[in-house]
Amino acid sequence: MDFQKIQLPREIHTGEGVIEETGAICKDLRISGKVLVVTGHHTLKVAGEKAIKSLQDEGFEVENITIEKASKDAVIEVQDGIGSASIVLGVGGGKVIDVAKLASTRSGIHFISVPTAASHDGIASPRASIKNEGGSVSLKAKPPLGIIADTSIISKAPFRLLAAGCGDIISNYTAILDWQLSHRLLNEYYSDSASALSLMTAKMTMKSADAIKEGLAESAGLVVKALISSGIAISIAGTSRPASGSEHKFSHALDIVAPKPALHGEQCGLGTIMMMYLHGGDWKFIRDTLKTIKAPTTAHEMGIKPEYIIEALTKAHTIRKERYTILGDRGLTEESAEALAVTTGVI
Ligand SMILES: NC(=O)C1=CN([C@@H]2O[C@H](COP(=O)(O)OP(=O)(O)OC[C@H]3O[C@@H](n4cnc5c(N)ncnc54)[C@H](OP(=O)(O)O)[C@@H]3O)[C@@H](O)[C@H]2O)C=CC1
Ligand SMILES: O=C(CO)COP(=O)(O)O
Ligand SMILES: [Zn+2]
Repeated sequence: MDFQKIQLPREIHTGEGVIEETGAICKDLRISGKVLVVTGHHTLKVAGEKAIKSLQDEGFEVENITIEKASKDAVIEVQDGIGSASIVLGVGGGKVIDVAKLASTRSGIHFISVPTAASHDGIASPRASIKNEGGSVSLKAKPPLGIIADTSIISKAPFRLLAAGCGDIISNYTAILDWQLSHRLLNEYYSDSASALSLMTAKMTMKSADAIKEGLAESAGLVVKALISSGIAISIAGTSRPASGSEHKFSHALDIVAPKPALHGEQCGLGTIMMMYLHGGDWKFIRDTLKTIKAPTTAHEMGIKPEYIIEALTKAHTIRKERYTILGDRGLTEESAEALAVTTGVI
């Protein structure tokens, strides 16, 4: 018998000031005892302290660990810090959420995702990207029990993070094309429902591109809900396929070759322009939509030298080889990589 299990978040709370309800939400979820709050250095100040106070006001004992990187060591540090805690809260960007998610999964306890930026679709996903010497690995984890997304906090985060989140969402277009290609060529498992949710999320968000503005809680709400929806598509698929294809391989390769990579979502957005060109699709629509959102569409705007873009393009097919995409098994030659980046205006 071929059983399939889909695990999804139980409660999703969004809105301005909802972080003040953290303690009450945890009580409602029947959580008791000690809570471990994982934050980054910035996110402790902008959100972590508010979440901690709300938990303490409701009588929870709270401990805090601040991490710097989404590394194996950080995961071990959080696992060691869990002790008798009954739940882990990850209050921060993608790296904090990934570390808190994986450490809680490995310790067999629940996790609540408290995003401080709408910059990535790991907010609700059952995956954790952990960096090591050779790049990053995407590991299976439990999806969060709950999500508390305070749109007031998210709207005050640097706008670059929100624009990056839109890049992670627009990636769904090429990710789905890659998945369909692999399904047709290699009979890879494919989920119509996960694919439909992922595409609908990308289409609805891009239709609202004009409304995505700096400092607005409504814009933050729109993007964070789309990112949650993308994460749910990943849960339904049981793989990151609906939200990660050749454009993500390019971003992962750039993380390895560029001395100072840009944000995950920014790199994925740029990758989507180029991979859509390779798919023969409307790459100009992708570029123009990213421009409307004020997300970077060139290497220069991302602060990355052209040679790293070309190198990442030639290496992208070597990342997660089992995931077949438009890059094929042989990838791009240096000449075709350069031509691709020049034609699409990326370099
Ligand atoms: N698991 C999954 O399915 C997915 C995982 N990812 C992963 O997520 C990561 C990318 O996430 P991203 O959020 O872009 O990067 P980071 O988590 O590295 O955050 C970027 C920076 O933004 C800061 N920050 C976050 N929120 C605020 C705020 N409200 N105000 C001020 N500063 C803030 C962080 O501060 P601080 O220093 O405090 O942390 C950090 O310095 C990558 O590691 C990527 O691989 C991406 C997509 C999916
Ligand atoms: O970033 C992701 C989806 O947006 C996760 O993708 P990976 O599985 O490639 O790490
Ligand atoms: Zn991504």
